Amino acid sequence: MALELILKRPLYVWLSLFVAIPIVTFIHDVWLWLRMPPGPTPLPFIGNKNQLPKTKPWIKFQEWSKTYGPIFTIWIGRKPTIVISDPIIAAELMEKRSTKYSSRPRMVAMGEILWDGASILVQPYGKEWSTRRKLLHQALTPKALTLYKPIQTAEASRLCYQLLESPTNWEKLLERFASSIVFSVSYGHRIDSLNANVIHQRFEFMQAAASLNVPGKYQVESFPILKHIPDVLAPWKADIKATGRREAAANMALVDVVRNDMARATTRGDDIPDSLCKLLLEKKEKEHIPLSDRDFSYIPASLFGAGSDTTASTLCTAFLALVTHPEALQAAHSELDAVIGHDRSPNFDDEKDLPYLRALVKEVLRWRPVAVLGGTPHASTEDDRYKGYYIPAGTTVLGNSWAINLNEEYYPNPHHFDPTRFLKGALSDKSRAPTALTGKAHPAKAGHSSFGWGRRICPGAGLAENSLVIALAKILWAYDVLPIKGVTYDTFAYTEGFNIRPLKFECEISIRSEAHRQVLLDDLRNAESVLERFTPFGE
Ligand code: HEM
Repeated sequence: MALELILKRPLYVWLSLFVAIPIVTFIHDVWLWLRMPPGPTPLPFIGNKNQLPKTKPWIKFQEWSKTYGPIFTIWIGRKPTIVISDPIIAAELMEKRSTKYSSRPRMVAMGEILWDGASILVQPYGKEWSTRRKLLHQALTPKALTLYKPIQTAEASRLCYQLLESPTNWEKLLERFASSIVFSVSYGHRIDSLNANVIHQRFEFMQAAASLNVPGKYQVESFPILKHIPDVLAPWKADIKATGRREAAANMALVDVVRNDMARATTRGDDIPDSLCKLLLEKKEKEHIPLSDRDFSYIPASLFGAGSDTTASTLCTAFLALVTHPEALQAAHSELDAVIGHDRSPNFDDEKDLPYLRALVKEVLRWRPVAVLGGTPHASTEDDRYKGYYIPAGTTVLGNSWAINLNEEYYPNPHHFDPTRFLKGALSDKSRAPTALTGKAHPAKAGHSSFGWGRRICPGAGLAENSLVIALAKILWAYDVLPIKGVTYDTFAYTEGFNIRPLKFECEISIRSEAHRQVLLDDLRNAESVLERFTPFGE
């Protein structure tokens, strides 16, 4: 009856509505544009879509920050994204006001159809997310991190030995090192070769997820209601779900590997290593964990996507920094020679006595932040006001780590790789009396923004830093990492994507002396006893 009445309206009513709805929407949008932080002028309904760069958006965003200020708005269609280029503003919003800025933008194809809400990376802020986050934290506390140090040390020793044998293959060796640590920490099994089946499987899943995250590819991102279409009428959705089921089955099979290991440890007294999955399974036996087996299996599985490529790419950046800034290599050698000598290689106990090395790790993370746009974006969940600007709930928030870490107000001469910026004296000078020479103090203790912010800050930061410290300590102690004569290196030649890595380059990695070589051989022998506890995943 009501429908009949509506349909019987004269044509002029329909025509007026047809004109009025876009006009009212447009006025509403302009009103919002004027109240939000300024940015490049958007067009009605499409926003800044046509102005967005096809490649390396972080560079364009950095340029726009010089025109529109350290917090500006871009519009993807009618959806606002604020982009932040200053560490203090990033901390004020995403840390001090973290109750409002800790969600993720809705990613329907990836987060809801593929993963069915199981993966912490894209989960909205709320109970489901905090359950997973707390579990991850418990397995990554400073105390838990000490459990993983022996395998990190052993893998670093093996990496150094492999560099002796195959120095030109350094990039693949760094990748194997990072993957093996992530798998050993997650499941107590190492990766001996990048041809291991689990590695192929993980790459397949990561590529499948990345292929869903292409703006404009799926209408469901603009019209989420489409996710309710039955699978038979939406083959695209059935395909995504099938991949999701394969990934879930693979994740659960990995948990079963650890469950079986633990059962053998109980029945046969097998000595199995501590791992994040084992710690969580032990916890699950003692107390109720409100997650299905499928959802539980995504917790250890999330480590590979989040922690392997990021760590390997950061090590590649360290090599690029060293070949282009030989004075940093020399300074690291001087410190290592003075503190460690030539009769043994450094280990975690030496870290406290190696301030330059610790500063070098921080500078690598700052200089070319791997998660160049802050990893996965944040999203706000409540309306807010900041410096007189209105920021509505549902705004996407991008911390442009590139612009923040290379902001000359905080890091004078920002593209110069200079670990001394992070030495104690330099940091206290900055905090006491900032000048154009020292730059302003960064608000976070880390001194850079490469691990993100607030409640969503990278939970694996401590683990990643330990991997970087031990790998770089041993490599720099043992090797010269040098430019190849006649080659020009471009420190801006990086890949595209969410995580960046230097484009392929060659360098010369040569052992510093026969004494160093002998120590590496001894180290490998000592590492074997640790490595053999972590049975490798097969090819
Ligand atoms: C150099 C290495 C790494 C870098 C630069 C890095 C950086 C980041 C960044 C920028 C974020 C987003 C933070 C935010 O939203 O504010 C993030 C999130 C995350 N990282 Fe890392 N990460 C690294 C290694 C790791 C490792 C080794 C692990 C595993 C233990 C890990 C696990 C995670 C997880 C699970 C999240 C999602 C957290 C959430 O959404 O609540 N990351 N990481």
